[in-house]
Amino acid sequence: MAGLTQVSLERFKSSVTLWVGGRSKNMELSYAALFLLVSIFSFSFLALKFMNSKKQQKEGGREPPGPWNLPILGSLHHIFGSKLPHRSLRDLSAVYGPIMRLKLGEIPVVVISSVEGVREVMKTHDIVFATRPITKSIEALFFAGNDVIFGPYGEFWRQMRRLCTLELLSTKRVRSFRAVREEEVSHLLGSLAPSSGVAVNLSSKLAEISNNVTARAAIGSRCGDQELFFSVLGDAVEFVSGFTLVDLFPSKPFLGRIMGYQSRLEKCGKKLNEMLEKIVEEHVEKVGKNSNVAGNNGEEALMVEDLTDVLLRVQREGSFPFPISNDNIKAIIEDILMAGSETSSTLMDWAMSELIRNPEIMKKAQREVREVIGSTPGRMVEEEVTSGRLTYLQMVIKETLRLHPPVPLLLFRENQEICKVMEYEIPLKTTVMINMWAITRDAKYWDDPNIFWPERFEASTVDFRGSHFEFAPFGAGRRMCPGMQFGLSTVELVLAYLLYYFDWQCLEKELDMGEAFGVTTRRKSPLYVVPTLHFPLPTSA
Ligand code: HEM
Repeated sequence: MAGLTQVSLERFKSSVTLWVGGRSKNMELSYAALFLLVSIFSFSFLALKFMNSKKQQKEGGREPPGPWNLPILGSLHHIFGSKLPHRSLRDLSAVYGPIMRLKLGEIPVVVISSVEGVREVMKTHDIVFATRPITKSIEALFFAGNDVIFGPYGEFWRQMRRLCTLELLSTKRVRSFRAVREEEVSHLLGSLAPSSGVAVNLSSKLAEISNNVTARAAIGSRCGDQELFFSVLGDAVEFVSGFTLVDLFPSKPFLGRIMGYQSRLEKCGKKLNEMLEKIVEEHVEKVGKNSNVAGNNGEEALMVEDLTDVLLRVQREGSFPFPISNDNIKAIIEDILMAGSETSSTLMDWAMSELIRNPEIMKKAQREVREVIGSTPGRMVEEEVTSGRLTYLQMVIKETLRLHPPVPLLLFRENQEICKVMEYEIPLKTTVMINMWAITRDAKYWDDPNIFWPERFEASTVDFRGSHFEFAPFGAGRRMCPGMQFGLSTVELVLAYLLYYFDWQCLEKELDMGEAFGVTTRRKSPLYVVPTLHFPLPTSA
């Protein structure tokens, strides 16, 4: 073997000499050249393969960059400081980039803060990210994810979502609650009129009207225990923020027990269940007494049916491809009550705050509303507002959604497969947060991003309906908010009539614009303002 190698080497040397010298006439040369070529080819092939596999290994397993982690806490210390999570995450992404990996307690998280990233998550790989992480709190409070908001992506969820979009939150259904909205706005104005010239807590009034409209649409009446119900629901919203001890350390349930979270969680779940159970029972009784509602699909039924009636009817008819359990009905009603109330009131609260801080914009919006409605409105009429003539008010609402997206980190998603986003690998079942608040305030996408300036939308086609990823306060793709129209119809009507009937003044020199922690970013301190009647209220208000 050694001799053979020696011979080959000698041949190789001479062949190289010959070949280099340009004389390639003998057989020796052919073998040597062949040997050389094969060697070079093989070596290059192996080297390329090695480099490729290294590259693939590096790229395939390359996770997004992120800050350093502490044992046990992971990156929690980076986001819980003096700032709220969406603000700390924006600051961190300025250092680590628009796609960033964190570990919150035991939970692997990826945070996206750019249009490219949102597009990949909500469009290119929408189906991969069409599910949400189910935490212990969601299990305890949302019927183990048997609902639309948190339900895992799959056939059952798809059907429930269809039920939501076609039956519960369709344009026709939203329109059917017009009288409810008009009545509630009348009631709100009537409650403000006696305070003309006196400071009122407008935040609480806006929360009340939002709760009333949502409750009347979902369960048919301002239920007796409404205040208690919404307060329990408020606790539930805090639990499902994803930032509680039980959810950050799922493998250490004793932590939740020691800190008292577990028992609070269980109590909250039990209370919610009892209240929802009562609502369903009352509706079943009502149907028994009033067969008019049952099985009547006409316009008349549409007018009298609330969303619980609709769900019970679909359950009775058996028209849904899967059996609908009472737990499903309770879970969907809970979804609507939760998602429908706080989001809309938060949006109205910020819109009024910005208008009060910007008197010129307030004047312009009031001028438009007063011109369109005229000087003798008679009664609240939704058409005046929804006819599309209040274009400036709509820009004010858009600008409020941009500067104060009510759900700043949207609702978390989770990937059902390993997937690449912006060339980084996202490990299976990573919690994905979209920092929409950071995107809608990013100077890369918006001029003067921190200024409240509704006119920016005057000559712009950018809107929030899910195809402009720099402005997606309702999310986008399969899990986009199905209640957008429901929410906005209340918001537009309320704002239009508040601006129409009243002039507004603030007692504070500099209005506090601080935000509170939560899934929705409400005002930290209530908005105290002084309304002054501009026109007398109609007699019905
Ligand atoms: C200003 C008002 C509102 C805002 C800003 C808002 C925002 C959002 C956001 C960001 C999501 C998550 C979207 C995603 O993951 O891509 C969502 C989901 C949802 N919203 Fe809204 N929402 C509002 C009003 C409403 C109303 C009034 C209702 C019902 C009456 C509602 C029902 C829902 C439901 C059921 C989901 C879950 C959808 C799913 O997972 O498939 N929302 N909303």
